[in-house]
Amino acid sequence: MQVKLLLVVACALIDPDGRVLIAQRPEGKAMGGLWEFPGGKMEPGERPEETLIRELSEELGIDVKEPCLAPFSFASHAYPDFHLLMPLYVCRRWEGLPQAKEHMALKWVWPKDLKDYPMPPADLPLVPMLRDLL
Ligand SMILES: Nc1nc2c([nH]c(=O)n2[C@H]2C[C@H](O)[C@@H](COP(=O)(O)OP(=O)(O)OP(=O)(O)O)O2)c(=O)[nH]1
Repeated sequence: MQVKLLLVVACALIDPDGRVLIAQRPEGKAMGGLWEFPGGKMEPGERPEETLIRELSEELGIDVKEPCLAPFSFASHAYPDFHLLMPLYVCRRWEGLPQAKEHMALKWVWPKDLKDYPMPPADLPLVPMLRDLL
């Protein structure tokens, strides 16, 4: 059977104090209640940066300019029904106040405290990388 590759683009927004924004997935969805980095699936014809700018606007209501998106790392994880490939960008500059438009909640978290928030398994290797960055 051929494995389905899912391309999702995500972003660690970082505030001036060095905290990271995480967002809680809605109950009822796959991995509901877990905390994730805002972002979403690439749509046909999109570049990853375009996906992210669109998703950050839809999910958080913020406006991000492409030069403010810095490639940071990626997740590669085998879920039972697809393989997730997820580039993670960092962004320290945006316009607007992030609001939970599609998530249950948002939280600004110190990198050392990210371990206290249950995240999808794909995200777990990214946590120590962010801790080292910040
Ligand atoms: N945005 C985001 N998605 C993640 C992370 N970690 C992780 O495993 N994922 C997975 C969850 C989903 O399977 C997929 C993201 O899809 P999505 O958020 O656009 O879509 P969804 O599951 O809400 O479903 P849909 O209703 O949009 O189809 O990637 C993460 O940190 N951020």
